[in-house]
Amino acid sequence: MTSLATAPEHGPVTGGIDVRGITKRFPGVVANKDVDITIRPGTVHALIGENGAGKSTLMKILYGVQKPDEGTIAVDGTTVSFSSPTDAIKVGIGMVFQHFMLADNLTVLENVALGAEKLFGIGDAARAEIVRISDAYGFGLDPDELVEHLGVGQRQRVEILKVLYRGARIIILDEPTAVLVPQEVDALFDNLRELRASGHTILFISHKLDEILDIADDITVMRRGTTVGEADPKTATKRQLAELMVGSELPSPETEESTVTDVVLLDLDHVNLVDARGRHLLRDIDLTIHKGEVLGIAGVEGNGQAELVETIMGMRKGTGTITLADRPMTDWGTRARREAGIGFIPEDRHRHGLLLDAPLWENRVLGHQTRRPADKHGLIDRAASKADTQRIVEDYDVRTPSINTHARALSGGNQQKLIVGREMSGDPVLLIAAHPTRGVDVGAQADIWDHIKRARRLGLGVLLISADLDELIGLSDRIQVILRGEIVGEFDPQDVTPQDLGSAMTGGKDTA
Ligand SMILES: Nc1ncnc2c1ncn2[C@@H]1O[C@H](COP(=O)(O)OP(=O)(O)OP(=O)(O)O)[C@@H](O)[C@H]1O
Repeated sequence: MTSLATAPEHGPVTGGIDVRGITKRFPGVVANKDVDITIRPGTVHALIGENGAGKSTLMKILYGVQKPDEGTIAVDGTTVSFSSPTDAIKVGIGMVFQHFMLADNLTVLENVALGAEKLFGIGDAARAEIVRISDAYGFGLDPDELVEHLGVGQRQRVEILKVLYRGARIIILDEPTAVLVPQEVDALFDNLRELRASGHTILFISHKLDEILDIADDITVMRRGTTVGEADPKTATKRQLAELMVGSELPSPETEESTVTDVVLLDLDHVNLVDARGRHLLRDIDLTIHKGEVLGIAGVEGNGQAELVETIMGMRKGTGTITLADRPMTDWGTRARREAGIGFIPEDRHRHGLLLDAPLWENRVLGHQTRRPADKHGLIDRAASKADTQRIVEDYDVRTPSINTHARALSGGNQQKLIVGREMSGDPVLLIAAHPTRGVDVGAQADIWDHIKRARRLGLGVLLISADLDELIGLSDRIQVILRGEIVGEFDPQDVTPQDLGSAMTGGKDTA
């Protein structure tokens, strides 16, 4: 196989896809219904739509992970049929998933070349090819660097390089900017423009309408499993896109009047966390949240925010003291912390938030089994749990065939809505929200923002961790920046821009 990264700069542009009449059914749901899309070769094509609209299913079909029940796919006019991603790669389709799949303890070269040794081996030829691709598209990657030393933006470039190395001329990206700060988004878009200029076709899913208008040549809107329209990024507005997607106006996280009191709810004093190799994951964290206050934490992914949350939740043990409403909770386990009224929206919903192979109503009980409505004299009250799950499904607009459906069968955004609904239930006093709107559509985002604002009005304290800087600025009363496990700055959301925050988050460098 020739590497299609070597596609001639001025040769015929290839990589067009025609999707016709694609239908994919799951039990109780038609995920894709008679989908037609034309993806022009050499363009950046955005796919947008509300949660559960069928975007991921369509991408998985194009990448050979799912098989359609009906319909055809043609690449450059030739009908294709995929049984696995290997078949998709053979015709030049590669996909970069939202969760990176790199081995931290291996080099860039090893991550890229392992599993594809038959192309360029694992030695100098592979190294040369990586350098060639990296130079051609301005990736700036060193093949011998260990992946654990790379920032999030660089890791993403390794993933893209990996698919280019395998000959992809059509690259599918699933919400590629969700974890990036503004400066990294700019760098990614420069890379994508370079790729487009050399004849690659890019297909990506995003919920961020600004970015779509910035980068896309074509936009397809999906709703309830089918394509409902195209939009022209040259003339469309964000508002029109939001209306096409969710049928309502664009929300914005507007600041509301302060409800901050001087009652301290959560207090961290000199909290340190050190890993097995003696490195500080958290260094001397002093942090206070008052009743009625939203404290925002800004940071590039991997700078200690996950460890901070896990330490507050008792999932990791550091040094220093943690107090909840004047009660020392440093020695409490996770369950005791939850029972004391901490709601927890975890960053990794698959690892900490859900039992994927259990029905929604059991997921409602998860972590809340010792409290109402689940607990009845030490036993699980199934009827009450089910009724409350039904309430969450309605209040939070979780799109599901039923409360008996397994969590795995929900779209990513709908899984998130279920977790947010569960964690906001049961009268929490403190809410730890890590990326609460990640992967949710603009309509659901507005609802979750409303729920957080209401929590604040009711006197809860909220620790909000988010990579969406507009969200942090719009919802927080104060924003602290975390870098390499340390709080390195505090900003007033009233007079800080996403660019200022992005800069503080990367220690003043433009790209991480
Ligand atoms: N493996 C599966 N089993 C059952 N149902 C599924 C499965 N995968 C997806 N679905 C259902 O198909 C529909 C479309 O889901 P899909 O993940 O494609 O939506 P999406 O547009 O990508 O949503 P999101 O923006 O929330 O990621 C949803 O109703 C979902 O519940």
